[in-house]
Amino acid sequence: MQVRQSMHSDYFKQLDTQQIRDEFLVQPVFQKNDITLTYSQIDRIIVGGIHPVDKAVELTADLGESLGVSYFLERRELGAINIGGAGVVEVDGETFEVGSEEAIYIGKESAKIQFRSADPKNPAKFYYNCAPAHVRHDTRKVTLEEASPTTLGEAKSSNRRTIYKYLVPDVLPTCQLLMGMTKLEDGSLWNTMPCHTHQRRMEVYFYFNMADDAAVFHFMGQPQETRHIAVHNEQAVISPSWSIHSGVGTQSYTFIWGMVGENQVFTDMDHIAVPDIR
Ligand SMILES: O=C[C@H](O)[C@@H](O)CC(=O)C(=O)O
Ligand SMILES: [Zn+2]
Repeated sequence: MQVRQSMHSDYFKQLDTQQIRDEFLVQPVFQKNDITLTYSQIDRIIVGGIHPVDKAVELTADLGESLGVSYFLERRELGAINIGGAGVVEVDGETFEVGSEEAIYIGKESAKIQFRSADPKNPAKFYYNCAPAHVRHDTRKVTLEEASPTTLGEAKSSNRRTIYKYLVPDVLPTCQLLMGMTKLEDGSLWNTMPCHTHQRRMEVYFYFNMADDAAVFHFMGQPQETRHIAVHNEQAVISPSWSIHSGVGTQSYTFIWGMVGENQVFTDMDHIAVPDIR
């Protein structure tokens, strides 16, 4: 498990490209028949990928030393969205079929959790976010059709896109985790512009469905002090509360966002007018 410390925005201004990447870029997310884990001390989110190909992958970590518990979700909740082929998730003996673009929420106190692929030739890829939790909510699957959609933006500003909200209070209760996926229309390359910050939540963006020779220039930093980080396929970026999070692709892409913090009202954002960005 990799551990990332929290950071003050004044310190962030001094970082060079490599330092920004070391602190905020999460990669690789997927490794064959394995789980990857990055633990951010910002709201204690854990971010990673679970990629079972020809054997089952268990949700596990160095529990005693890294998490201080006897099983992973003893004091946590987890959300995962499958961006690969058909997958199967087993939670304490109950089986959930989680297909492409479907999500699963796994409640606190779920003890034995295994992920499998239905077909090793088209393996599942579960991108997950995991957060501290204090109440157990029911484990359930959420389909793309059930995810509450919002379409925003316009073709002329190259930001026409639909935000599918899988794990939000309108769909199901969670302790703090919010998760969804944003799909851009053909020719639209900007996400989250005009941009925002949210004092009451941190966020992680995970970019995928990208060509090998494509990049997303992801902008971060305080609105008046921005930097960029070049992100390639299946990589994630951590965004502290003081940071904007917005990107533009050299080619098409899709992304998953996940938020952790104290307020679950999706629209609780501090919007920044484009002329105010520096
Ligand atoms: O706080 C909310 C998140 O940044 C995303 O939902 C924004 C997003 O998907 C978009 O504008 O495309
Ligand atoms: Zn946001």
